[in-house]
Amino acid sequence: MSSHPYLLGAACATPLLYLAITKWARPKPIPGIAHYPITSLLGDIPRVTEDMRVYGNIFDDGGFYNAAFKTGAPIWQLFVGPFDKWVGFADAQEMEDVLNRATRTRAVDQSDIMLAAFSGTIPYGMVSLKSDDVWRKHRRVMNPLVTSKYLKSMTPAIAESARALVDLWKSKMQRVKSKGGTCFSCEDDFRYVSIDAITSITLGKSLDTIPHARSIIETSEINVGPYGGATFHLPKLPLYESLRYLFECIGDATTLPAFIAYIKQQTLRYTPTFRKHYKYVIDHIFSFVTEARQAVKEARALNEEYEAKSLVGMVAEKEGLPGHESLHEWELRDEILAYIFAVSTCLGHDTTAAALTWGMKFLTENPRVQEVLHAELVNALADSPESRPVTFDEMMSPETTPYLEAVVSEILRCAKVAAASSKQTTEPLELLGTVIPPGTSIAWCTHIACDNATVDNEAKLRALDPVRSESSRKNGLGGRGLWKTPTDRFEPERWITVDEKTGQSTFNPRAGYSFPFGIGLRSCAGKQLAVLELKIYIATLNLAFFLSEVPKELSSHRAKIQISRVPDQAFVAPIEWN
Ligand code: HEM
Repeated sequence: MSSHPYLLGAACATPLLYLAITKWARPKPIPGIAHYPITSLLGDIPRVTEDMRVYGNIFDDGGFYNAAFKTGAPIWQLFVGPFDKWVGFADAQEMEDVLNRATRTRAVDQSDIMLAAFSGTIPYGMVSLKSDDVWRKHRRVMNPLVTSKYLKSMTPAIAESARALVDLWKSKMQRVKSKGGTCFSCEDDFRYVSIDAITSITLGKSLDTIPHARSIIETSEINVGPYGGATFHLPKLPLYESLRYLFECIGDATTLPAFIAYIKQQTLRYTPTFRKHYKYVIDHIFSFVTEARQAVKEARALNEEYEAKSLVGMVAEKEGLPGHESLHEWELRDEILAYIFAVSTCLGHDTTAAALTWGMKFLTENPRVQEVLHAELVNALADSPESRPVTFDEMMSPETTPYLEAVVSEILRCAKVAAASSKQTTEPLELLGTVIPPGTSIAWCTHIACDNATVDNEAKLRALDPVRSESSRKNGLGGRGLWKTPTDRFEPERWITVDEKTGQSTFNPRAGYSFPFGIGLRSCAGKQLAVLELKIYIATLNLAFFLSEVPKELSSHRAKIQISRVPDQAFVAPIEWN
């Protein structure tokens, strides 16, 4: 009898306590920033999950993030469970202005999410560092890699790997036809070709995955699907397998809350499989570092000049010289590894491979673009360019090959390989009149912002002028235009200006907004190399092949995020030009 009042009290208190806890634990919005109604502790997790299921990622047209920007403001907030929130930002003019300033003053720095995501594989690579003195040293030591001198010395290796890909595709197409197929999946091929190029560039010796693939293509397993699409199953080289394993360990880490990503990465790091693959890769890298150091030592002993032709050669050449900085052994290891397997929503081979894979889709769907490009290349490059590797000087002449520049810029714009760049505020940051508190993660949605920077949207963009920062108002579009034709169209002509009097075409890199390499101090450290690689591969493939139509069942534009944004389906049907 005497326990009834307690039971009654407990019965009344439980729902109240439940309500209090759920209210306390519900995501807390930042005042003044739009968001979807918060209906549960999960915040936007169900929307994210649904978009991942339907679109394969959260940034694509039709997805809720994109819809949020289209219907609402350029600032949006997203809740990942009760405690983790993101601010998404998508106004190109303001983004360029704020990121250029704020990354330099460190008001905006690399996010904890990025640090956590790479903490297992490359904890000392520049992508895993805040913008401090150590990061600056890394950038200084690695920067010469993208100077004209080194890019020029790397070009023959990249051009050779592109020619090897042409040979591989000829062999593949023969086998496909012999099995009654019409096209084949090229997704792995671009991974192979870009890993061959990046290992040449960093270590001075290609991994030769393309020649390996070619040597076994005749006997390899091939499946031809119902629409004539063939898939080859090629046994992979052990080093490639190990690199891929490490790369995939990063996996979805950039989309997880920082503490979960950190725990996941640290757990993985100590598993026997990770350690086995990691050791194999690092031993391989250091065998080249040791070799390069030895070669520098011998050249110095003979008073000869050492000519570096790779990243490790370049680093070894400078080591120990007065006035030159060196990286610690573990920093060097992580930088090389980062360059090889291409990280962040960014770096090196996977981003380049993803951009190329999208590029094949866009070209296949636009036969006219292929024809215009082919005519330009055949006219501009002398000495039968289709039967020899292209050269550095040919690839660095926008005045003679403006259409190639335009095609590559358009591929980068439409591929959206790095759909957003994640950064974190370190102090209160004003964005279009809204103050974002310190410690907030911001997804700078570069592609959504650039896609919306159109003449059609001009009135909406100008309506934001009163809340833009002073320098943004002063600089305006910074000499750029707004896109005149719909941004969901693949249209290299948008980058070309034609002189009305002479009819001369010129490539205009500031025709409109496109930020595939990010903005500001932490933008891509390999941009020049990436663009050079893309030009070499696109030019070499276009000189060799016309990409003919692929059945629509094999041509979906659905994307999946594997650190980079890659197409779900990537079939090509290359035929040699008549
Ligand atoms: C199509 C190819 C590529 C694309 C689209 C791309 C894009 C990006 C993006 C968006 C970022 C982050 C920028 C930011 O957070 O603001 C980045 C960072 C970076 N990228 Fe690339 N990238 C490509 C190729 C490369 C290549 C070939 C290399 C080097 C070999 C490279 C090295 C790096 C490095 C080291 C960083 C980190 C910079 C830092 O944290 O300071 N990238 N890249």
